[in-house]
Amino acid sequence: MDLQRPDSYQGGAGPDFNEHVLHKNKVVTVDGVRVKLQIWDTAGQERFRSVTHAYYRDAQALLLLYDITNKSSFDNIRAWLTEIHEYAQRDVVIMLLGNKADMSSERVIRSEDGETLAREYGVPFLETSAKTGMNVELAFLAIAKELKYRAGQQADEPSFQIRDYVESQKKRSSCCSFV
Ligand SMILES: Nc1nc2c(ncn2[C@@H]2O[C@H](COP(=O)(O)OP(=O)(O)OP(=O)(O)O)[C@@H](O)[C@H]2O)c(=O)[nH]1
Repeated sequence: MDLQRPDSYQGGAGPDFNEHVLHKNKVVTVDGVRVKLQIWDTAGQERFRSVTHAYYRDAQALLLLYDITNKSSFDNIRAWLTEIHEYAQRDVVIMLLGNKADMSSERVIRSEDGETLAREYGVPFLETSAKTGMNVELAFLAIAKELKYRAGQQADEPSFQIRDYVESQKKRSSCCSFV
C-alpha cells in the first residue's frame, strides 16, 4: 500500500519545495503482510502551506504532530484540522500525536488536553517521542492496519477500529517509560 506522491507534483515548485518536504519509505508488517508507507514530512511553517495542500490532497493518512513543550504548536492543530477538512480526501485517516513526550520537565500541554482535542475531532491520539521511539512504531502500525483493512475489507470481517486499537496498545509516558 502506498501513500502516493500527488500527481500535481512535477518538481516545479522551486528549490524551497524539496528542502521542506522530506520523503521516506517505511515498511510495516501487518498480520504477515508487508505494507509500504510513503511518508512525506511537510514543514509546518505558514509560508509552505500552499505546497502542503498538494500533499495532503492525495494522502491516504495524515499524522498531525504538535510538541508537548510548545503551546502554539498545539493551538495550531485546530487550524490544521480545518485545512484538512477543506483540502484532504473526505475519508483520510487522521492521527493526532503529541511529540517530545520524553521532555516531561518542559511539558506545557497535558496529555488530557491532547486526548480531549482528539476526542472532539474523533481521531486517535498518542504521545510519542522521536528521541526514545516511544509509540512511534505503534503510530505507523495503526495507520498501516487501518489502510490494509480498508483495502481488503470483506463484508463478514469484524471492523477494525483504529481508535480502539491505539487505546489498547499505547504506552503512557507518565507511567511506563522503563518498559
Ligand atoms: N527531545 C526530543 N527532541 C525532539 C523530538 N522530536 C524532535 N526533536 C528535536 O526537535 C527539533 C525540531 O525537530 P524537527 O523534526 O525539525 O521539527 P519539525 O516540527 O518537523 O520542524 P519543521 O519541519 O521545521 O516544522 C530537532 O532538534 C529535533 O532533534 C523528540 O521526540 N524529543
